[in-house]
Amino acid sequence: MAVYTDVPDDELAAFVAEYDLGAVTAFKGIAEGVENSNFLLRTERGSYILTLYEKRVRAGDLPFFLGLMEHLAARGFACPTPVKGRDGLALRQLCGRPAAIVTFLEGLWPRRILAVHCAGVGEGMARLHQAGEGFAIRRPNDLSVGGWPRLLAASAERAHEVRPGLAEELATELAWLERHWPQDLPAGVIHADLFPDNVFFRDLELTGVIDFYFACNDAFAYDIAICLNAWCFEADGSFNVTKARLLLTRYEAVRPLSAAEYAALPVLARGSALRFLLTRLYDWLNQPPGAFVKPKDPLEYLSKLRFHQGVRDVGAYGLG
Ligand SMILES: Nc1ncnc2c1ncn2[C@@H]1O[C@H](COP(=O)(O)OP(=O)(O)OP(=O)(O)O)[C@@H](O)[C@H]1O
Ligand SMILES: N[C@@H](CCO)C(=O)O
Repeated sequence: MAVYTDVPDDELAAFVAEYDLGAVTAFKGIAEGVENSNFLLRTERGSYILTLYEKRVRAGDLPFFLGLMEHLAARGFACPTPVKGRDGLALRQLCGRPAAIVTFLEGLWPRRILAVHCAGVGEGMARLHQAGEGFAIRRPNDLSVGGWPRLLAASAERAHEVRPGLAEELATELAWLERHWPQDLPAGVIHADLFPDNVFFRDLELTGVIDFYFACNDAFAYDIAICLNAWCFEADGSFNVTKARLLLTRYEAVRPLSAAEYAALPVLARGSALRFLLTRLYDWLNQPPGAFVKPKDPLEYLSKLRFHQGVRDVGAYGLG
């Protein structure tokens, strides 16, 4: 499970004493997620999530992530809100890691994705894009096309362990994407990891979004492309056009897309498939001992990538 750092009772008590939360009544590690160590923290005041930020999160980015959650929540978007200590600070240190407490969000992420969930995430994502307007801090997307050569180089030598010829296929794709990557699309704050396990529902209604630790400034349509990959493929690898159409039309009902955004979607979907393939490949080849994290399958994203390579226009995504 994703608990990389154990928190001894005395350190936890001293940490929580910095807040107006009363005494700790329950504390347990959460067996989900792969990036950070997450704990469910119950105190006399209620339920919270304590996160210790691990390897991939840069401490310098935390004011962006925490400030963004605060900004979105203040604009009515349902997401966790950082809890401040008596000193007014949300970010401090625990067990040698940057750490923060955020509010607990009700709901469950969908284990089996229905078309209605795709409609919900389409609308929710558009609202997120609107709510991000006016957020003062900026963070470039270091996991976009400019960051992929470094990611590929980090795995290329051993990629054949996952599939013969994989490094060569990915290098060819990367070169193509570098030539065709769209510029100047409408941009703002995007979530950049809006997978089903980061979107909570209750009675098929979206109740909120978590995990803003890849959020950044980039093209809105890139977030849509990430969601087409994460929400609209079935377990057998087939693409569900009905889900894609619902996701896109419900997005559009809130924030209409330009002709340039439509035209760019197939390229952005290829890029987003490559991005998750590369991070999964790296994690597959570099599993930390003792973290009990089950790495996600990189090849799931090779099959998605190949699907989008065959797409000519948004008709394949149920539009047009
Ligand atoms: N604010 C919250 N309210 C309720 N549950 C939460 C909250 N934040 C996290 N969780 C729980 O913790 C789990 C892991 O959280 P999160 O997705 O942020 O972890 P992560 O390590 O960043 O994972 P990944 O990036 O792989 O999705 C979630 O699936 C959810 O069960
Ligand atoms: N959502 C990512 C993992 C965590 O960011 C993936 O499925 O590869």
